[in-house]
Amino acid sequence: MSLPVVQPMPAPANCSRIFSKELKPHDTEPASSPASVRTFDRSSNAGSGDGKTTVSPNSVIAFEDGPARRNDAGDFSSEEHSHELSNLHGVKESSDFNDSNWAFTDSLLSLDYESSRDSSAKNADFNNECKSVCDVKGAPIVTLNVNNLVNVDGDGNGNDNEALVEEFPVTKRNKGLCYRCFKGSRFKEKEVCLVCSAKYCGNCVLEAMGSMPEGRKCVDCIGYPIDESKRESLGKCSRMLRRLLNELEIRQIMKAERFCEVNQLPPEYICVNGKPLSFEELVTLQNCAAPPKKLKPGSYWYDKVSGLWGEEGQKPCRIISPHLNVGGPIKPDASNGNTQVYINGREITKVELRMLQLAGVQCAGNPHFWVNEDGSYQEEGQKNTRGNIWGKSGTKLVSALLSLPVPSKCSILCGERTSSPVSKRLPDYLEHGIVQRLLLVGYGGSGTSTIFKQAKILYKDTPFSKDERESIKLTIQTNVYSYIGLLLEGRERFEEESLLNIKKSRPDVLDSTGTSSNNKTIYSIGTRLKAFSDWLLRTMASGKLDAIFPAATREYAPLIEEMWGNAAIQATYKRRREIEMLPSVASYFLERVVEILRADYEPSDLDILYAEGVTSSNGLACVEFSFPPSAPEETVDTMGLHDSFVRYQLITAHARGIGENCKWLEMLEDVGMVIFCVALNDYDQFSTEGKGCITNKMLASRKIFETIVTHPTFEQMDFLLILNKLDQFEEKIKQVPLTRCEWFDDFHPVISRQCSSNNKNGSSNNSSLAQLASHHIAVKFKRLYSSITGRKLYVSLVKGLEPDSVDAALKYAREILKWNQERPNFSLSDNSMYSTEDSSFSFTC
Ligand SMILES: Nc1nc2c(ncn2[C@@H]2O[C@H](COP(=O)(O)OP(=O)(O)OP(=O)(O)O)[C@@H](O)[C@H]2O)c(=O)[nH]1
Ligand SMILES: [Ca+2]
Repeated sequence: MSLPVVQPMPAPANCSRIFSKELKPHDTEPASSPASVRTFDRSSNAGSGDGKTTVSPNSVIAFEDGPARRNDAGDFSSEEHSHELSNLHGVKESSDFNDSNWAFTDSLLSLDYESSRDSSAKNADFNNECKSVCDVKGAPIVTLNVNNLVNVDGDGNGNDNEALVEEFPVTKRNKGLCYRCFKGSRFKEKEVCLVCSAKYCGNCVLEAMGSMPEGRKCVDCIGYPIDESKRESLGKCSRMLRRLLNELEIRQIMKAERFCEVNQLPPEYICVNGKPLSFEELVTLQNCAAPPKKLKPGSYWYDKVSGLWGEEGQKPCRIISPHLNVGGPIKPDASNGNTQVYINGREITKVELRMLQLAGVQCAGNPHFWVNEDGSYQEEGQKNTRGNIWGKSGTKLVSALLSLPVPSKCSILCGERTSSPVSKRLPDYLEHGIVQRLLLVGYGGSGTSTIFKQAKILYKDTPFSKDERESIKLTIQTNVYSYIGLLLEGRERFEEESLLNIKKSRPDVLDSTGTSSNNKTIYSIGTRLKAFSDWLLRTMASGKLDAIFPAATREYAPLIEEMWGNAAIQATYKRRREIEMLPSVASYFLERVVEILRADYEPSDLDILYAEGVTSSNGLACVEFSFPPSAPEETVDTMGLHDSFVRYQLITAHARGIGENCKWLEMLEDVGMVIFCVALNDYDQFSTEGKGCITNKMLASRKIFETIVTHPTFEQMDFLLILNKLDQFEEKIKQVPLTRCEWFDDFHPVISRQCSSNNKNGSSNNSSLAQLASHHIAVKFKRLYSSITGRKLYVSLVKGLEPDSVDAALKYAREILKWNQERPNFSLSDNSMYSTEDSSFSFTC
C-alpha cells in the first residue's frame, strides 16, 4: 500500500486560491484545507465507477497514484506515459504544470472581479482572468485554458493566451468530450460544474472538482456564485457521484452545495412588484408559512392582500402567505390582464375571470374587487362582503383544472402579518401548503378508475354522495344487462356449436346428453326467453342499450330472474371464460343479478369499486383527501404528525385522448407526480386500435407512457409506475409465457428452475415466477424511462381490487413527494432505499 499520493487541493478562501498539484509520495501531513476529507483509492479504480471510496481521518484529499511519476521537466517518460494513460486518465495535465507549486495571487484574481458590479460580468471576468493559469511571476506556464473549455455556449471570449486555444480546439469540446481528459463522447455521463458548466467524465470529476466544499464546482470555480439556471439541481446528486463516493461524502457535499453561503440565491435577483429584494425581504419570503415554490431569479408580482403570486405578466401561479412586507406596491398591469376587472388593484387575466364567473361572482360592469386572503370579497368602496370565492364546493376543482392556484390552510391560517422572518423552517411540502397533486393515468382497462375509486373509499368519510350512488346504481344495472347480453350471445354460439357437433358425429341418433329430437341442446331456451334474448341482442347491436336501460330495468326484472334460473343459461355461465368479451368482474354482479336489478337496490362500496364505467369516461375526475394519521408506532418521526395536514388531489384523466390530443395535459403543469398505471396481465392481450391494426396492449401501454413521459409538461416530474392486476398476472403467468409480448422476449427465467428444485411446493414456485416476471417488466419500464429522462422510475406492484395494496402504493407516492422535497435536509443513508438503481421498487401487495 505504499503508493505515491497526489495532494492536497485546498479550498481557496474568497478569491485567493493556491493550487498545489505537486505529486508527493505518500503525503500524510494535514493540509490547510477546510474542505471535507477523502482518500481516493485509485488502485481500486474509483474513476471507472465501481471503486470504493473511504473517508480518511485527516483533512487531505489524497489520490493514491500508482507508480507513475513525472520527471523533472514535468513530463512523463514514454514508458511511464503509456502506463499512465492506461491507469490514470486525467492526471496527464498535471504533467503540464510546472513542477514547483504554483499559485494565483490575490491581486491577480481580484482585480477585475471586484471592480465589476454586474454579477454576470463578474462571472465572465472570473472566467477570463482567474482561469488563465499563471505562475507566481505572472508568466503563463500552463497549457490548459479552462476558460476556453468552459465557454462552450458562451462568448468564447477567453483568448488571453492564443497558445492555449490551440491546444484544446473548440471542435473537441463540441464533441462532448470531457473537459479534462478530452475523451469520451456526448453520450457518456458527465458531471457539470455549477458555475462554469465545464463537464467532466467519471475519471476526472474528482480531480477537477476536488473536495467540493461548495458542491459540484471546478476547483477554480469555488467561491463563485452558481449559474442560476442550475439552481434546481442544487443538492440533487447525480448517479455518477453516487458511484464514485460513499454516502457520507455525498451527504456532506450535497448539504454544502445547498446551504453554503455563496450558493444562495442573491436577493437582488428576485424582483417583486418591480423592486429588487433586500436580503431581509428574501428571508421573509422564503421563510413564510406558504412561500413561493422553487423560487428562481426573475420578476414577480405579489398581491399582499390576497396572497396571490405570479410571474410578471402572467396569471397567478400560487397563493402565498399574505401581508408579507416584500417588494413594492402592486401595479395594475402586473399580470398583463385585459379584462377590465380588477382584484386588489390588479387587472386580472382572462382565465381568472373565467374562474370567477364559474365561482358565481358577478363580474358585469368592470368591477374592482377587494379580495381577502380567505377568499371573501367586496367591491371597492363598499362595506359589505359580497361572498367568498372559495365558498362554492366546485371552485377549487375548477381552479385546479384551470391551473390557477387554490388557497391552502397554511396560506390562510399561518399568514405572516409581520415582516419578521420565521426562524424555524417548515418542511417544504408544508411550506408550500397548497395541495399536492397526483395525476393518475393509464391505458384503457389498466385499472386507473379502480385505483381512483379505492382512494375515495380509503380516504373519504363519504366516498360517494347520494346523487353519485344513485347514478352509479343505474350504471351498474345497465352493465348487468350488457353482461346478460354477452351471456346470451355466448349461449347462442354454444347452442349452434353443439348442434353442429351432434349433426356431424351422430346425425340421426339421439342421446341423453342434452340433445333431443327437436334440435334441442342443453343450451336451448324456451320461446319467451328466446324472444327476450333476440330483442336484447338487437338492442345491444344497435348501441341503444344505454338509452333503454336502466329505464326498462323494472319491467324486465321478472324475466331476468326467470332467465338466471334457466338451466341453459347456467350451462352457458359455466363456460363464461370462453366468452371473451365478458369481463371477469361480470360474475361478481351476475351472481347477484336478481338483487341488483331490484328497484330498491343500493350499491355497496365494493359494488362501486367493481363497477365499470363509474368514473367519467371523457373528462377529468378529482378527489381531494389527506392521509389519515398513521398508527402511533408508524409515526417514527414528526413528519407523521404533519401528514394529516397535507392535502392531496388525485386527478384521473381518461387515457383515451392522450394519443391524439394532449391539450389537457398542459393544464396539469403543477401536478407533483404522475402515477402511470399498467395492467401486468396485458402482455398477451391485443386490441384493435384505430385503423383496425392489432396491437399488443402492453406495447400500446408503453406508447402512451412514452407520450406522457416526453410531454414537456411533465419534463421534470417524478413518475410512479403502478404495475396493476398482480393477482390476475400471477394466475396468467402459470399458463402463458411472458415472451408472448415481443418486448419481453428476452425473459428467460432460468432461476425459476432452481426455484422449483429448491422448493417443491408448486404455488411458491409460481409466485416466484410471477415475481421474476413482474420484476422483468418493471426493469424494462425503468430502463425505458431512464433512457428518456436520465432519471429513476419508481415502481409499485399493485392489486387494484385490494384496498391495502392501493393504500400502500399511494403512500409510496407520498413518500416520494416528501423525499424529493426533504432530500437536501436529510441524510441519504436514511433514505438509501431510494438511491438504488434497478432494484428499488416496493412490493406493495
Ligand atoms: N383482478 C383484478 N382486476 C382489476 C384490478 N384492477 C382493476 N381491475 C378490473 O379491471 C377492469 C378495468 O379497470 P378500470 O379501473 O375500469 O380500468 P380503467 O383504466 O379505468 O379502464 P377504462 O375505463 O377502460 O379506461 C375493471 O373490471 C376492474 O374491476 C386488479 O388489480 N385485479
Ligand atoms: Ca374504467
